Amino acid sequence: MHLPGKVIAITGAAQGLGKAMALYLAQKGAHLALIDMNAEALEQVATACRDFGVKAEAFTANITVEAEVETVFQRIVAKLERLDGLINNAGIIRDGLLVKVKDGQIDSRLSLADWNSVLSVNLTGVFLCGREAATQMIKLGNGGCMINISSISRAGNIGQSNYSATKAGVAALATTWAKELARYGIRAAAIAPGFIATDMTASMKPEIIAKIESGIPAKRMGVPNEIAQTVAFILENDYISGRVIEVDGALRL
Ligand SMILES: NC(=O)C1=CN([C@@H]2O[C@H](COP(=O)(O)OP(=O)(O)OC[C@H]3O[C@@H](n4cnc5c(N)ncnc54)[C@H](O)[C@@H]3O)[C@@H](O)[C@H]2O)C=CC1
Ligand SMILES: CC(C)c1ccc(C(=O)O)c(O)c1O
Repeated sequence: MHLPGKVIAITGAAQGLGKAMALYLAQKGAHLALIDMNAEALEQVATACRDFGVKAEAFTANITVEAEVETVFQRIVAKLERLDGLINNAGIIRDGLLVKVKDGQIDSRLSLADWNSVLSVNLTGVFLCGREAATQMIKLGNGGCMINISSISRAGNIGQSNYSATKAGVAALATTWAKELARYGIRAAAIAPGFIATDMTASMKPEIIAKIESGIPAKRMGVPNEIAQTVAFILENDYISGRVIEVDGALRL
């Protein structure tokens, strides 16, 4: 895919990795449809993208709500007249052990609420956005590319029953969509990042950061632009489909 002039939708674009992807793709000349629940921060990202001379529109929506997702993708095509890519990036974490034992007694259990909220955003939200994006791409007839942001936690990680299940799920969705949608010229892939330094990690205690980094073979966290670069690489390379690219400084769980 030649990015200048193409329209790429990004969920969770108001901050963190989604914001970095938006700015990186704007520099490459792509027009952007930015989706998030945080309207104020999202508009600031859209403004920053426009500074690169591209079109960038903010669409406030909760990706777990079917009607909102349907409407947003209709509005994207109405406003920007194309849809060439979707980055399914929005995700949340609600970590906890399945069953926590303290002093030989059951202390706590992963709540159904925490299970459901993570599944709702990280898996159902990805399904809904993927389905609506594919629908619009097929109607427009120009093909396209969908990228799901997974995590190295997809292999299974202590304290992340809910999160790991969703990140394995979105990797499987990318493979499934690649097979189902190839006939329409639509590719699908996933990225599994390791620890990436964001505003959230910047507020962590230095000793916690040092402990995490000492366990990474590369001896540092990744930076958001390294994930954005991988997004652009997948979008631009028309023979990548159905695969998960790990970007983790060699930290495979
Ligand atoms: N930061 C990291 O080290 C890693 C992040 N990831 C994945 O990368 C993605 C982005 O992560 P970060 O940028 O760190 O997260 P973040 O928490 O900084 O940003 C997530 C964005 O998604 C939005 N969002 C959350 N729920 C939403 C919903 N229901 N509807 C619409 N928007 C919603 C939030 O408002 C926020 O702007 C996530 O899927 C995460 O699981 C994967 C591996 C490592
Ligand atoms: C355990 C993995 C690498 C991880 C770490 C941190 C975050 C985050 O802060 O959002 C993730 O989403 C992860 O997948």
